This record gives sequence, C-alpha cells and structure tokens, in this order.
Amino acid sequence: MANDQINQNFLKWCTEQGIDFNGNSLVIKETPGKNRHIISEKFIAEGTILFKIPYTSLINPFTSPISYNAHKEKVEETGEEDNNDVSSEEDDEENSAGTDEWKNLVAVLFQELKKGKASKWYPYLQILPSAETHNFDNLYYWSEEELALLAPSRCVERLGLEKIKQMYTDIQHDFNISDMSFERFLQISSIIMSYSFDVNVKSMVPVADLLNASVNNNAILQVDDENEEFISMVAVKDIEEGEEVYNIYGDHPNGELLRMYGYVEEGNNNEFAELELSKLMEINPKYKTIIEKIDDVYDLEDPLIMESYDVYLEGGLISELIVLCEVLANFTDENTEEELKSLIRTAFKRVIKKNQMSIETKRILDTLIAGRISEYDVVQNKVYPAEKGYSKQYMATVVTKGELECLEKCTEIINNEYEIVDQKAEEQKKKEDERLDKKRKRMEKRLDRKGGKKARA
Ligand SMILES: C[S@@+](CC[C@H](N)C(=O)[O-])C[C@H]1O[C@@H](n2cnc3c(N)ncnc32)[C@H](O)[C@@H]1O
Repeated sequence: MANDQINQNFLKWCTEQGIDFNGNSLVIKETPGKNRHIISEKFIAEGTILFKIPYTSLINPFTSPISYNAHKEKVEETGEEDNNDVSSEEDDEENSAGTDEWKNLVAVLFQELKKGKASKWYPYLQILPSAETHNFDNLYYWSEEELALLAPSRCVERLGLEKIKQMYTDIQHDFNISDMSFERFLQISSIIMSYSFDVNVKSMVPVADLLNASVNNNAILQVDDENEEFISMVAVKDIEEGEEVYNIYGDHPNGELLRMYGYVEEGNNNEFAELELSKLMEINPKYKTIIEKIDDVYDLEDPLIMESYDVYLEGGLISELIVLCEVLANFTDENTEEELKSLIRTAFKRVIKKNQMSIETKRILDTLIAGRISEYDVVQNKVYPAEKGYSKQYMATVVTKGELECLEKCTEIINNEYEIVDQKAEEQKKKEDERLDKKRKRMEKRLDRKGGKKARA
C-alpha cells in the first residue's frame, strides 16, 4: 500500500478513536532519515495540549489481554518472575518489573501484528516499521564491520546480546509462542525500544510515537493520574508555524540513542565517556591486589568498584573513581583491614565533602585519562563524512567525537572543581613548622632566662 494511503487510513482511524490533531494544525511529514514526523502548520503557544490520546487506543496487556493472561497464570502457578533485560544493565527489582512489562508487550504486539486486518489497531500497526523487510538503524542491526566504526566507544558492550537471547527463549516458553522467529522477536523488540512509552505500564501510544525527539524538545507526554480517560501531548515551548514538534526520549548520550533508536543528535549535552577499571589496574601492578582487598572489606552502600566509570560532558568524572584512586594512592602494604576501611572513609570525606584530592590521585587520574584519550587517536583526525545525514559512518563519528570531548574536558573540570592537595609537601611543611616552632620556643626560653638574670642584676 502506498504511504499516502497508509497515512490516510491512520488519520481516519485516529478520528474514530477520538484523537484530533490540534484542530488540524499538526500534519504528518516524511523525509529520508527522519521518516515520519510531525510539523505544526500554525503557531502554538506553550502549555497548549497538542493532542489527547484515550487510554483505550493504547496497546498494552490491559487493552489486548490474550498474552498477558497466559503469562499471569504461569506466574501465579509457579511464583516465578524473571530478571532479564533487553540491555546489559544490572538486575534489580525495578529492572525485573520492567523486564516483565517488556516481555508482555512483545507478546501482545506479536499477536496483534499476526491478526492483520482483524486487529483493532491495524491502521496504526501499518505505520509502524513492522514489515518483516524493514531495516532498523539501531545497533542491534549493525554488522561487525559497522560496529567496528564505533571503536573505542564502549556502547557496543551495552548490547547485552546474551540477555536478549534468553528473553526470546523465556517469551516463547511463558506465552506458549512457538511461531515467533528470533528475527521477528528482535524486530518487535526494536519497535518497543524506540516507540513505546512507560505510562503506568509499558505501552504503544499511537500518535505520540510519531514525534521525533530532540534534547531541545518543545513537547512532552503528560500522564495525569487523576485522568483515567486520556493522556496528553503538551507544548512545553511556543511552537512556531512550520516548526517540527519534538518529544524527548530521556537523558541519553549519543551512544545510547544509537543503540536503542538508531539516530544521533549533534550538540547532545548528555554525552559521556567511560574509564575502565582494567586500565586503572594496568597503571601500577600493585593496584589489582589493593582493589581486591578493597572489594573484600568494603561495607558501604554505594558501590566503589565498578567495571567502568562515567565521565560526563558537563559534570566531569564520577566521584567514586576519585575516591578509589585516593585509596590506591594512600594504601601501604603494612595497612591492616581496619586501616584500609578507615582510608576508604577518609577518602570519601575528602573527595565528596571537601572537594579535595591528593596530588598522587591527580597523577593516577591524569595517566588514566591520557591513556583513554590515546585510544581515540583514530578519532582525533576524523572528519565528518561528506555525506552527513544518517550514514552509519556519520553517526559513529558523532558518538566517538562526543566521547573524546568528554575526556578532553575532564581534566579541566577536575582542576576547577577540586583542590589538589600535595600531601607530602604538606607533611614536610608541617614538620618544618613544628621544627621552627620548637626553635622559637627554645629562643624565647633563653631570652626569658637572660631577662631574669638582668632583672636580678
Ligand atoms: C518514536 S519513533 C518517531 C517516528 C519515526 N520517525 C517514524 O517514522 O515512525 C522513533 C524513531 O524515530 C527516529 N528519530 C527520532 N528522533 C529523531 C531525530 N531527531 N533525528 C532522526 N531520526 C529520529 C529514530 O529512527 C527513532 O527510532
């Protein structure tokens, strides 16, 4: 079916669902790279509701309950819940709930797509990239060669392919779906990753998902807990005539935008780079053993030993790495477990409360940052490909250049935000002061004695 016809059918369906496009001032446009997006043909003032979407037109396990019930019965029967996630994030309670919602929505969407014209959402499903032949740009569809364009970024490590494979197996089992191929599962997961919203429960939200995103968004989706009928897309800035309406997908750096959504945004201030623990351990052969000792005695709530440490474009280095380097710089082989614990507490106080670090810590960090920057050598001289747009080479360049900028700015941020304390020089100065103080006191005593003699004379 031609795209025009698909759009017309979709608009008709929206009217039937009671979704209006702000008195027709919003129109769907299509351009290469951006695909479908929404433009405002009139000026719209900040605060205006752009469109309202009835909860009944959302796709989620409550509006299309077949698969949800199958899963719920299984959970009630066995008491089992699962902990997988579509990405490589650590598991925790929140993630587990998110994963279950994810699985439910995959199953629901799979069933609705299979129903074809019989689905209540058929005109909506037609405008999603749901055809088996659709080419996604997210990282799950990049070849090995294309992924290599992103080196040395660590964003590729966040793909979590093993977990995804596990999730596929679980869904087949939990929902009794044997006719969903892995390719179809990945395609449906990709749709969910880039089109779904967390509105009470993970859902597909027609029309809201037509909006592209920007860090300078002019609209957001508002969920009003008091309103059980609608959710609304609201203008958060004035929108000029002819301007694109942009939503925001979250505070994602470009590597994450690419992984999940398949696009990047230049000027994205959520950018971050990563410094690896393994590289820190390579700086000094002793560090590995000390880090293992820290891991053994560590009893504070916030984790200190991590696989990698983030360096933010605007916020610099996360303080946990500075604390860790401070401990590495001050630990000696004679230190007992208790002394090590005390070193950790002192390091936290110094770094977080006093914004101080020792000059030794600064040296370790400088070495680590310089080493990571040198891994970006290939990026330093990279020019943006002539064909800007959305080529994979262009997108990979935006990611790696953004990360390099974070690292280059990091040292400057450290210098501005922390007082660098030269501990050894301070100790020497303290000793020197004490020596002079003693000398002064001796002189005073001598003078006193002399003064006494004179008085007697
Ligand atoms: C929720 S959909 C938005 C509608 C989408 N453009 C379409 O044609 O269906 C999210 C997808 O839109 C694209 N997208 C979103 N924001 C973009 C942007 N600022 N530039 C380019 N593509 C963008 C990405 O492909 C993303 O996966």
